Amino acid sequence: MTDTGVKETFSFQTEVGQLLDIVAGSLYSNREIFLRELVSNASDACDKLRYQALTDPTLTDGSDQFSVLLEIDAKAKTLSVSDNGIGMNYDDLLETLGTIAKSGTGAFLNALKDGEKGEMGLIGQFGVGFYSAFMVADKVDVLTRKAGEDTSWQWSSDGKGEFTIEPGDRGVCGTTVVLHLKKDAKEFLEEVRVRHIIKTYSDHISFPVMLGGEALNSVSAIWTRAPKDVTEEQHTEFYHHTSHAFDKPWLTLHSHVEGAVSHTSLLYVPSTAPMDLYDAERKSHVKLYVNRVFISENTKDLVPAYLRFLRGVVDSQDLSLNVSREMLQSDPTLAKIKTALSKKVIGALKKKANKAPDEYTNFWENFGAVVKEGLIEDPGVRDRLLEICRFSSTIYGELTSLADYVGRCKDGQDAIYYMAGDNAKKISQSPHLEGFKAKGVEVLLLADHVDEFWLQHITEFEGKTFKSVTRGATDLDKIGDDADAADDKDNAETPELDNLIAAVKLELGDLVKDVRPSKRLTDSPVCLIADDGDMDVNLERLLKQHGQLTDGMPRVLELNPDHKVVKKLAERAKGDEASSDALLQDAAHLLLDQARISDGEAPADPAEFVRRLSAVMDSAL
Ligand SMILES: Nc1ncnc2c1ncn2[C@@H]1O[C@H](COP(=O)(O)OP(=O)(O)OP(=O)(O)O)[C@@H](O)[C@H]1O
Repeated sequence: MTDTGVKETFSFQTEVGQLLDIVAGSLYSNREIFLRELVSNASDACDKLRYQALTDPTLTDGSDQFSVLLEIDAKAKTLSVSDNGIGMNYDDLLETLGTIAKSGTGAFLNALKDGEKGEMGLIGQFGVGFYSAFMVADKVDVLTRKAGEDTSWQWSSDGKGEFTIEPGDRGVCGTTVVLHLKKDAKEFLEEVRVRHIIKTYSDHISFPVMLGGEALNSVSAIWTRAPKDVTEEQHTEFYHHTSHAFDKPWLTLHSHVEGAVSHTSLLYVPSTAPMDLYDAERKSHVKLYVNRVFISENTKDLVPAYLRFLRGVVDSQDLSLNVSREMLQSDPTLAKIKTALSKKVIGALKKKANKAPDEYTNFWENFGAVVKEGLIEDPGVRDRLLEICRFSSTIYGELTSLADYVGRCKDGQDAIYYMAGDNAKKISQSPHLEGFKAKGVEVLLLADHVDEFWLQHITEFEGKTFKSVTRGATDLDKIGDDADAADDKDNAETPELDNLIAAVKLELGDLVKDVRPSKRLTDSPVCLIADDGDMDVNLERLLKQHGQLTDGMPRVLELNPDHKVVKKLAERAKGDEASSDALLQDAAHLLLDQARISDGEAPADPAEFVRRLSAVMDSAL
């Protein structure tokens, strides 16, 4: 983009226009949060410049005295927020103050779409960044100069659809936001009021926030304070500032570690899932500081990807300040911090899981699928992670741990049974579970995609192997008190069924791998299973969905010998003409299609399915 050197007028992006209409046209109680947003931006700008000055000290003329300056001009009725941070150039202004690129604002608009338009409390909850200035100002000027550049700029807008950019005359780098206060916002010209707002929302800012020659905040980075000296409110405000989120932290972990690698960490587990949780980049959002100097927001290898929901900061003086962000990432000291942090977080989660299971359930619903990625990625913490994993199950009403599942295992049960699929409710209604339910054998219902993948790496827990109920023989007869009786039943001859099985096999040919009597069905006539050693049904489905597999392998069709339809078909299959019995032939295909449908699949050939169904109905009616 180029600049012309004269005043230019631009229109706001449509979404910004909508947002400004809402922001400017409404009255609500907590509009004071505009100051939190502007001070937060000013502090971020100082952090950014301090980092860049590490490699180019000329940017700040060697000074590291950063501050945020508030000025009240009662006569002009303006309140201004200045910083000597990174500043913005022409392109930055155009890109950032005219569009919506920021998480807070996007979340706010989404929430408005879903909920009540009149719910103005939402603004306080989400924060809308810079644009919140228009809650109190009918005109906003931004005077800014980017560090290392010669030109300065003035951005101005009355928040009514357009903004202008023209060359400015700011001598030093940084930004001043001047708010021309609305008639009904004169309270923000009062020092006492402003002082109170800063104390309430911005005390954690690590640069001095000055008004009338005096710092209004504590000016010590919150994480450097003793954990007992930080209140819950201060944590919440800092969490909002550092994570750009507006929920409350569910768990706060604040500690100073001295030793081989000294570091301080202040980590938060959010109470709601951040929107980028499942983004392909799986970015970490814990900020890295070296000796209180901000280094990077998304340092790879500071926290593992399976803990990417964490927010907060890590500060260590044992890392070198003089290396680039990229080099830091392969620093062995960083790797040690990462290991220590992972163990600390997992330990804290375990404690919570034991002490506050209800809260933990909520955590698990938000982040469990992410935590389970660690089972695949970090063999070093696998056992610890398995302890904090929770699962839905067919018997236990709430989420269960593996240890508790094992504690409830029946006599003779040497496997942890599970069924994987798209969602727990759908899985819980699957025919594959009938025999297990009838015998009271608990089955874990695994509904996250990641489940199929960690199960490739972990085969047992406390000596019991993980076994899918949709794969191989069930072993159900060996479990429970009636194990011996079941053995007898098992050995009983079923000659009629043998004929039917032979007829169905002949008719279905390559469409199935085998046809067998089932021990896992009680109510349904049929189901499809993966043979021992074959890929599990759900894994195959997932791979197909992701284009990594085109053709599935043929499955084993199981028939329920006790089902009315199967019995009648068996009766019919006794005769010599079974192989040329059109109804039996149609029925064989219909049984296969039924099994597919109950797995959530389409019939193999929908047109043939309809024809066969009509033929069978016709002969029945
Ligand atoms: N004082 C400032 N100095 C330098 N850049 C600024 C300043 N204020 C705003 N900006 C730029 O404008 C962008 C938009 O700011 P805005 O407050 O709307 O969103 P944000 O702070 O990035 O995110 P969020 O609103 O989610 O907290 C910032 O990301 C930053 O690039």
